Amino acid sequence: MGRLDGKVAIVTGAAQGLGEALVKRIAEEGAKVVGVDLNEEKLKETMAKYGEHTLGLKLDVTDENGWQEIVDTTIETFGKVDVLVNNAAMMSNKGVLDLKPEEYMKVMQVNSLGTLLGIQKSIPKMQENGGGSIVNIASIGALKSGAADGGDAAYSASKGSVRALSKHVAHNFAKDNIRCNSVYPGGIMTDMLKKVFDESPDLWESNKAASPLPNHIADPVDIANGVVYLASDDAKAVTGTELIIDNGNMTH
Ligand SMILES: NC(=O)C1=CN([C@@H]2O[C@H](COP(=O)(O)OP(=O)(O)OC[C@H]3O[C@@H](n4cnc5c(N)ncnc54)[C@H](O)[C@@H]3O)[C@@H](O)[C@H]2O)C=CC1
Ligand SMILES: CC(=O)C(C)=O
Repeated sequence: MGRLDGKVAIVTGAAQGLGEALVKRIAEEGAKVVGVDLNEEKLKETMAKYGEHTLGLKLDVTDENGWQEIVDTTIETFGKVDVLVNNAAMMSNKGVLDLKPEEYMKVMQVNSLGTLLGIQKSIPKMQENGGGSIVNIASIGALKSGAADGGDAAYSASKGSVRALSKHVAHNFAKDNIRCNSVYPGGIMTDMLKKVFDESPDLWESNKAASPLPNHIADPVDIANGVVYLASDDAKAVTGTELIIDNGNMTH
């Protein structure tokens, strides 16, 4: 018995990194998974590894019409939407004084608006279906400065908005049995973090020192396991919660 047997999930940013781990773990737990990403070629390669009950579709998460098509195709293919994981994101790698308005807006569009659009298009289908579970991937960058996000002002602000949006949705849609929770990873060993460390090598040591558990940097599966819990009926009484998975970074 899988913890997500019979469920249908949409995962954004599914081509690589944490998104790939999410597809793998959610499929292993018995759900059918629609993985979406901007990078179509990589997405097809990734989804092909996880079996016949998965589907890879190209989507720019900032595209409202594209989102509607994804939700409609999910319903046509698998019959419903039980779980939405908003995982796709980007960084600007710029601090406050260097950031141009258009760079700020781009990060906000992908990380914040992309999350809102997924929620807007999925909720009506979840309401028709008697409920659902939304999990939004934020970052400890939403909770503290000086985390491994390298002082990326737009990224931190965008993840702060994901935190607030998650609470808002949790409060307003609990009556429909729709749960909405957010997850706060510290460093995860993916391309996103490798780029941060390449650009600022000192951050490797400081992030290690700031994350006291022996692994220091999480494996993608460490985060995916938390998402599986929140997506599943094991968490049927959990909404509006903020799950930190950061090797202890937020303990100080
Ligand atoms: N890697 C880390 O240390 C941490 C990552 N996170 C969060 O975890 C999530 C996953 O990040 P990683 O796997 O590390 O990043 P990644 O950069 O390896 O993967 C991000 C994926 O999102 C896709 N994507 C980007 N913009 C998109 C768009 N407009 N539409 C559709 N897809 C798009 C990319 O093509 C890529 O496949 C993100 O929300 C990130 O903010 C949070 C804390 C730490
Ligand atoms: C990339 C990010 O969100 C980190 C490492 O906090």
